[in-house]
Amino acid sequence: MQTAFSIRNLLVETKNKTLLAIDKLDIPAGCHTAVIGPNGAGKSTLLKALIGLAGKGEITLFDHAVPPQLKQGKVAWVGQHGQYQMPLTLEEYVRLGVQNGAAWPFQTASKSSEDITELLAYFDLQDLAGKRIQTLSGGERQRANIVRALLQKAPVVLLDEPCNHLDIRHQHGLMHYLNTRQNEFSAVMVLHDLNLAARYAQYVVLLDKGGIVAAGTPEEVMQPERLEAVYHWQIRRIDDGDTVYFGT
Ligand SMILES: Nc1ncnc2c1ncn2[C@@H]1O[C@H](COP(=O)(O)OP(=O)(O)OP(=O)(O)O)[C@@H](O)[C@H]1O
Repeated sequence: MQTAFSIRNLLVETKNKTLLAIDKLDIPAGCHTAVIGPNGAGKSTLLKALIGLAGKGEITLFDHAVPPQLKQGKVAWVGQHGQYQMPLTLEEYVRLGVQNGAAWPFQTASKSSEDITELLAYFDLQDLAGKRIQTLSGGERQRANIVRALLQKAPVVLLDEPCNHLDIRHQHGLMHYLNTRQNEFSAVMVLHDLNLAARYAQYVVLLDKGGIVAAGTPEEVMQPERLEAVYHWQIRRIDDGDTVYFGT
C-alpha cells in the first residue's frame, strides 16, 4: 500500500512538556484517515506536525521529504479557526483556495470555474456566493472553508474537526464527498464523532496523552474496552448488521 505520510521519530515538545511523541506511523494513501482521541490527546498537534508547523523528526509525503513549500498551502488545510475579517464575499473567499494551489510535484488537476460552481452547489452555498463572509453563520463559514481547501486540488487534505458547526446533513454530506474522491486525494481528519470515524474512515489513529494507542482499520482500533480506557467513559458498540454505532 502506498503511504501518504511516513512519520519517524516525531517529537513535539515545549520547555516543560512532551506534547506528542511518535516513533513510527505510516498514514496510507488512497484512503481517508481519522485521528481520534480525547481532548488534549495531541490530534491537532499531529496535523500541525504533518505540515511542518510543529516538532522535530522525519516526515515524508509520498516518499518526498516535506519541504518548506508545504507551509505555503500545497497540502490543503481546513483549520479550526478561520479568518473572517477580510472584506470578501463568500465566492471571493473560496477563490483564495484556487490562488493558493500553485504547482508542486503531486499537483495535477486543473482548477476551473466549474469546480467552484460544483463545489458551492454540493455544499449548498450557491445562494450565498455574493454574501459577505462576516455575515455568514458558523456552519456556512465552515462549509466555505472546506470548499476553499478542496479547490486547491491538493493530493492530501488535512481537516481539523471539519464537522464543527455542521448539521447532520452536512456532516454526512462532507464525509460522503470525501469518500467518493479517494482516487483524487487522501484526507486526514481529526474527528470527535466516533460514529463518523467508524463509518467513513478506512484508517484510524487513536491518540492519548501525546502518543499512539492504536492505528489500523476502524474494526481493529475501535474496540469498546480500548475506547473506554482512553475516554474514561463507558462506551457501547452497536452493530445493526449494516452500520456500527458507538453509544454510552
Ligand atoms: N503551543 C503550545 N504550548 C503549550 N502547550 C500546548 C501548545 N499547543 C498545544 N498544547 C498542549 O498540547 C496538548 C495537545 O494539544 P492538541 O491541541 O494537539 O490536542 P487535541 O487532541 O487536538 O485536543 P482537542 O480535542 O481538545 O482539540 C494539550 O494538552 C495542549 O494543552
